Amino acid sequence: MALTFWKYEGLGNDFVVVEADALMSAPRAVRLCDRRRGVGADGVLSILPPRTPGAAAYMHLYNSDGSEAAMCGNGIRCVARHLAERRGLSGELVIDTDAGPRRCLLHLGPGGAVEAVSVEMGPARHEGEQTFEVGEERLVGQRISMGNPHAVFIGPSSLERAARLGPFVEQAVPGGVNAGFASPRPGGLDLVVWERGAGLTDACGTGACAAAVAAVTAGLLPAGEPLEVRLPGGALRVTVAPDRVGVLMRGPAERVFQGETTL
Ligand SMILES: N[C@@H](CCC[C@H](N)C(=O)O)C(=O)O
Repeated sequence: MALTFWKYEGLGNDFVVVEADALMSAPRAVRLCDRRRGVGADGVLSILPPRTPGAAAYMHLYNSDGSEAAMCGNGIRCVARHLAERRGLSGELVIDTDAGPRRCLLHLGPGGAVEAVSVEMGPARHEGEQTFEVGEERLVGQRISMGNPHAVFIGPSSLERAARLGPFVEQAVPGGVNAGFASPRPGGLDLVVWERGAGLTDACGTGACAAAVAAVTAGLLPAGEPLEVRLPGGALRVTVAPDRVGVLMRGPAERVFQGETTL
């Protein structure tokens, strides 16, 4: 049966978005994400009926390999914008996720279009240090959960390093982990993320929040003020609360096209 979908991206982290009453199968999500034979995306976001009173919807994410994740920072901004434009919502809305409900604030531009979305991304959960042996290299990461698992490595951040080390880190943890390579600098940090279930992406919203929490916790960046997290696909603004548990993320979300497929 034909499936209506929308293609969205947040800083180049791209998604097939569908509205449904029931979740599609993981193999179908893999077919949709295929960049040669499908629509092409880092993941599939399904917008389903809400699970808590007052929420606008429940968001589910399949990574491009068909694995599931409880939370997605770039994805939730795309879902918030989609809901706002399709349902004529403005101001604030709550979206249920497998990590719990998340409050989103829509920022409108002069013409009334959604220019950016802020999301209350917390609570961040500090899960301690973990050491990874990759060949001759010994990497010490900060394990932080943003509803989904992250290992943040403070040090050099480059696409080459993330592509070389990321797959080993991802597979060293049962259930997989997202591996963020972060270099703090005045006012923020540079970050490349190797994503669990999707590989190198242009941006990772939960990864940006985890990296900011790790850098603030290490005393390398201040809490309570917006930090600019620069990713290959662009910048997110992340504020870590002084308790290092509350995290606010702000960034764009764009609709690219809409279509129908029988995949
Ligand atoms: N790109 C996302 C995170 C998607 C889920 C992740 N790959 C996982 O498996 O945890 C983001 O913007 O947060």
